[in-house]
This record gives sequence, structure tokens and C-alpha cells, in this order.
Amino acid sequence: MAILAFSLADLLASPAVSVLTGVVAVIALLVFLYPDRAIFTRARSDVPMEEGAVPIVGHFFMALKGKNRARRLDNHIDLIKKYGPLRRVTIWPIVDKPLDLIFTNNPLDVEAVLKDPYTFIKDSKSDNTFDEVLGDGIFMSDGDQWKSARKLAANLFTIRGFRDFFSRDFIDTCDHLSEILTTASNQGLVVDIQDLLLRCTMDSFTRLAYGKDAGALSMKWAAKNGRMVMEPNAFANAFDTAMKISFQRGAKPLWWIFERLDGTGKQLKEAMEIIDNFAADVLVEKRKLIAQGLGKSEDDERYDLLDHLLKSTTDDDEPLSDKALRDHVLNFLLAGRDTTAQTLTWAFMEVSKRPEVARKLREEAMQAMGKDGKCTYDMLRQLPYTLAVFNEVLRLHANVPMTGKTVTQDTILPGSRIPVYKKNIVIWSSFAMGYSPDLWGEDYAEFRPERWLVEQGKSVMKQNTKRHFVFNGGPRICLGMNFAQQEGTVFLSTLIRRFDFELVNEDDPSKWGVYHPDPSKRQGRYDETVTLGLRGAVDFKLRAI
Ligand code: HEM
Repeated sequence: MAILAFSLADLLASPAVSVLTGVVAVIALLVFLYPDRAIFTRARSDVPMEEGAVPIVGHFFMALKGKNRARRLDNHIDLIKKYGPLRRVTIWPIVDKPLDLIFTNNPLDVEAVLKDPYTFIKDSKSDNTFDEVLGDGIFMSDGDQWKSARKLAANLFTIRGFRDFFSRDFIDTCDHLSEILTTASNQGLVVDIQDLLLRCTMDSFTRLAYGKDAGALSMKWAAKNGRMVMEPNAFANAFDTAMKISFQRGAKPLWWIFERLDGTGKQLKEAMEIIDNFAADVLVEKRKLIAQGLGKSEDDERYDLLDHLLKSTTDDDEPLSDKALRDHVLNFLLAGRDTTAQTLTWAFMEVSKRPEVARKLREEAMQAMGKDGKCTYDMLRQLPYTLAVFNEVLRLHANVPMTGKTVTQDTILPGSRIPVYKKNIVIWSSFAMGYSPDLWGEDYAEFRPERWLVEQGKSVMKQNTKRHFVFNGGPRICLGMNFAQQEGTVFLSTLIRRFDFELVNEDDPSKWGVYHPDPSKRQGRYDETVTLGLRGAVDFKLRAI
């Protein structure tokens, strides 16, 4: 007995046991201090904490598991119904700073956040997720860096040559697509409209950005199992891969470790090589032309973004570096390419389910341009119903569905009347706001383009940037809003007038985040990317009219 008592006392006095006891005591203290949230985040009772938090690490495991990711936006709407317009999530990503996320669905909060891009910053560089592909371009910057990027881009949009080039370019691209669709229709082939529209906008935006077409819509195609299948385009594929991998980092704690193990790091590197080589080649060609005195002037009918940037200077009157040129161009490509193509894809999907909407679109297009006429820039004013359809599509499928801003100093959110503290991240969802009865009335879930029409249907209500944030708002409002609406109107009016679109192959489970044999119970047709694309192919059978 004496021997046993001696050994126990010895054991208790041993250094290993002392360390262990210390660790247990520290953990117990931390569990006591942070029972429902990540370590180093503050206790607060004014914002409900989303369920799923564990002591010390908060919602870390929930983020790691990616629970509900397949229906993340529908899930967000469910959570708003459950908790109300405010809720909180905290995450301690082990080796980085803790995240303290405040979700709001109050438009007054969002308006205040957007109005003040100094108190609420994007802070996109802090987690390095988009470093490789977007560098220091407009989407990634805050403060003075953003101001000069914005000035450069905004100047471009006021140059007449560029504006004309832009408008004409998407009319021409739409005609090119129309020829392809006519071939598909004549041969009875199914087309993936999302793929084709992404090729269209990739070509127009590479032309607008670099003056050189990526050639995505001109790739060879073949008929395979009744479908028109176009060969992949290296530049477009590389851009998609880079954006997807960069975006997925945001939802993966410790992504820099996982990327080395799962091969995505290598894929990103290869994609960036293709993108950077394309950009570098174009730059060499442009510089050669400039050296020969053949550079384009602002009045040139094909004055492009790179021409503009090569003439522009930094705030210190220095020419832009090659890295800055590349970053600006890739940000522009991101801004305009996927957004419009995906919104148009949602539009064809919505319209194909509603013969009455298709009929009205056709009637309006026929009146404006006749049976065989082309859509022109001047005709756009005669197509209010078409623009209303585009706006209604964006209301229900906000293309930038979730946005977050980091707080730089303690302040109050004026709609919810709660404080937010330095380093909190305020998050809202334009997607969820499209489904809010408070904002849109009891028929919010109905697809009703008429809600946008004023003056007996002769014109269209402006985007209300106080309650509806699909194009952002405040000083960082989307620079391409008008262009996107024009492009949407051209494509919709031209193609719906020429073709009848029948949506097919939707019973494929791989196209849905949550599949159910009953179509009304399916969810998550959207994809996991920066913008709201569709999961998988969006197949249509066409009938020329
Ligand atoms: C349906 C089409 C479009 C939608 C829904 C859309 C939406 C948006 C949104 C929500 C933002 C803010 C993103 C953020 O949080 O930083 C934004 C920014 C921007 N957009 Fe668009 N966009 C569209 C098309 C375009 C087009 C066609 C262009 C160019 C021609 C363009 C150029 C830009 C630029 C340059 C910014 C950055 C503004 C800044 O940070 O100051 N967008 N857009």
C-alpha cells in the first residue's frame, strides 16, 4: 500500500503529468470562456448564433464539412426564415485569424455598407485566395489602389470608340451564335446553351480587352449522341479552372495544405500558364505595333482595353507595369464574361418554361426589327419588355449571390441597429433578397417581368440600388450595368424571335445539388463558382421560327 501511494505521488509530480494537467486546465478555461464560438471572438447576445458551433473553434467543422454546400443559397434562405434577418457564424481556422461573420438581410444595412467603402472594405487580399488569377485588379483592391483602378476603368467606358465597338461587337457575336443555332436546329441537334453563351462572351471580352479573339465560338464541333459538341477552348478552360479553384479556397480552411495533396494546386498552376502566355503574347504584339507607329487612337473603331491601358499612367505618372496590365485585363474579363452569359442562360431557362413570356418577347422583337431585321443599338429603347425579362431573371438569380465586407472600425448597422466591430465581416445575399416578400410583395416567387414596367409598359424601372443589390451599389456600383442590360436585350430579343427553345435532359441527377424524382422538390441547379452559373449542361432543342 505504501509502495502504491509512493508511485502515485511520484506520477503526479512527474513533468509529463504536470504538462498534461496544465493543458487540460487551459482547454477547460477556453471551453468556459468560448462555449459557443471561436476563440478570441467576443460574446454577444444581440445576434443569434447559427447552430452547429462547438466551443473554441466555432463553426470550423461545419465549414470543413461543407454541410449544405449543394444547396447553399436555398439553405441561406431557410436560415433567414429560421433566425430572422440577422445571424452570426464564427470560425477559427486553426492557423489564421478567427472569422466573425454577421449575416444581414436588411437592405438599410447593405445600403450603408455599400455607401462607405472605407469603413467596409473588400479585404480580398487578406486570404490570398484569388492572388494568382486576379492579382491587384479592381475586384481585389480597396482604398487608393481601388480608386485608381476605378478611374482607369471608368474612363474607358466614356470613350466613344470603345462604346460603339462594344455595342456592335455583341450584336455581331449574337449573329454568329444565331448561325450556329440554325445549324443545330436544321440537324435536330441538342445544344448546351450555357456553354455556347460563355464562348460568346469569352470571345467578345477577349476582343474588347486584348483586341484578339480567344476563338471559343469558332472551335470545331461534332454531332455526338444527338448533341452538338464543340471542342474545348484552351484559354476559356484555363480561365474557368483558375476561377473555380480560387473560389473553392474560400470555403476550405487550410486550403494551401489540401491543394498540395489533391492536385488542384498543380491544376491552377497549369491554367495560369495558359492565361499568362496568352496575355504576354498579346502584349508583345501590341508593343510591336506601337513601335511601328501603328497603335490605335481613341477614335479608332476597334480601340480596346489594352490600347487604353498602354496609354494610361499610374497616379505617379508612371506607365503601368506588365503585371498591372495583366491584372486589369483579367479582372475585366471576370467582370463581364460569366456574369452576362450565365444570366442569359437563366433567362432562356425561365422563358422556355413560360410560353406566354416567350410570345410577348417575340411580339416585341418583331415590332422593333421585323422578321429578318437585325437588332441595332438604337432599337434597344423599343424593347422594354425584353429588358424587364432580363431584370426579372437577375432578381431571381442574382449573379453575384453573396457578398461580404470587412469592418475597419467599430460602427453601427443602421437597419438592424446593432454594433459591428473592427474585423467583423458583414455578409448579405442579393440572391436571398430577390426572394424577400418584404421587398417584392407576396408574389415574390413568381416570375413576373411586368413588375419592372412603368408608363403603361413603355419603359423600365431603374435598378433600385437601395433595396436591390444585384449590380452592387454606392461608389463601387457595377461599371458594366448598362452594357450588361444592353447585351442581355440584344441576345434575348434576337434569339427568342428566331428560335423556339425547348429545355431537355433536366432529369439528370448530376445537374442538381439535391435531386428528387419530383421536379418541384429539386434544389441547387446552380454551380459552385464566383458567380451564379448552372451545374452541368443546359440542354435545349431548337426549332427555327
Ligand atoms: C448581368 C451582368 C452583371 C452583373 C449581375 C454584375 C454585377 C456586379 C456586382 C455585384 C459587382 C460588385 C462585385 C463585388 O462585390 O466586388 C460588380 C462589379 C463590377 N462590374 Fe459588374 N456585373 C455584370 C456585368 C458587368 C459587365 C458586362 C462589366 C464590364 C463590361 C462589368 C464590370 C464591372 C466592374 C469593372 C466592377 C468593379 C467595380 C468596382 O469595384 O468599382 N460588370 N458587377
